[in-house]
Amino acid sequence: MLQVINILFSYEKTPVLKDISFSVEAGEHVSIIGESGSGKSTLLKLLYGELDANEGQLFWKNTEILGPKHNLVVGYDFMKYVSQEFDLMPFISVAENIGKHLSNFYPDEKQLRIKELLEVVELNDFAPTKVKLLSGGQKQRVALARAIAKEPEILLLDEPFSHIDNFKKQSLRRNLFNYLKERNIACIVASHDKEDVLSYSDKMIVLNNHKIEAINTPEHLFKQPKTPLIASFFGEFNVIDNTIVYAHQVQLVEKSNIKATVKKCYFKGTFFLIEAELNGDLILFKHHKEVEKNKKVCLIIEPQQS
Ligand SMILES: Nc1ncnc2c1ncn2[C@@H]1O[C@H](COP(=O)(O)OP(=O)(O)OP(=O)(O)O)[C@@H](O)[C@H]1O
Repeated sequence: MLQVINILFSYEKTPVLKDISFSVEAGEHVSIIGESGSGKSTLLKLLYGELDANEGQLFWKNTEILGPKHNLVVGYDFMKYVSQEFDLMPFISVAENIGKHLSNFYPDEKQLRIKELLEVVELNDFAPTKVKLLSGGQKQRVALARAIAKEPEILLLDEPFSHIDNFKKQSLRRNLFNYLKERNIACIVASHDKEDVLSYSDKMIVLNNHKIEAINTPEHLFKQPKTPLIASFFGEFNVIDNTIVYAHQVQLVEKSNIKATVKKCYFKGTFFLIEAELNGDLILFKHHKEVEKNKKVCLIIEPQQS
């Protein structure tokens, strides 16, 4: 189990992280979300022992995680970290990079393991390709495979799919997170993308204003977003009478007392996002077809499903 106890950290004078406490069970998947600059990467670096906390302690089981002030070599065998930089060896092949830390003692087993990992990140066809010839997204997949090669007990991922195109992203997420769950590997993911979180995280940590604003399941935070920041992570929303109302809760109907005037329509694939004026404010709602500009419409607000 990972225990994060009252961490305080600053690069310079102003703290980047304050009063950070949470725990992660073996095999549990946790995501860290927050605006750009809220300290997600910094928190991962502290968890990895790449930075020294000013105050507080970190433990994985009974081992205290210590930063560079106390450790000559950063990192621990039970933990792997994939940063936004990847840190690969450009002049050797994809397969060699993935197998870099695997023992050469059983070469057949090593080759089988590399093949299995290539399948997880869907890079089988690139096994002999030199890493310097790969795209950013392909490099990111090599870094992910290399991080899980020796099956860490806990994996730290910083925006793990940020360079990967939408075609690949969906299947890669399923492959990777299912692989980690099957092997009971705990995982902490810093992400801006709700798709990384909703289906795969057991728990979500929201960072705001240097602190933890909320910790709960993605389902709970989605259904009961306490702040606009939390709601904005999940989608378009309105604040009506001090209540957060997602765009999907507002419905266009034949008759109602809520009357608005349509201002803009945005095509979103399976629906249109419509911006309308309601009592001098703008309101967003979803509708299955386009609605012409300046049309007067009637709306109802559905309660959020519990
Ligand atoms: N090496 C550094 N020295 C000084 N300040 C830093 C350093 N690295 C990050 N910071 C500052 O610390 C704060 C948190 O940065 P961090 O990279 O952890 O945020 P983040 O939430 O991961 O952002 P993003 O989502 O954009 O990756 C920011 O204000 C950033 O400018």
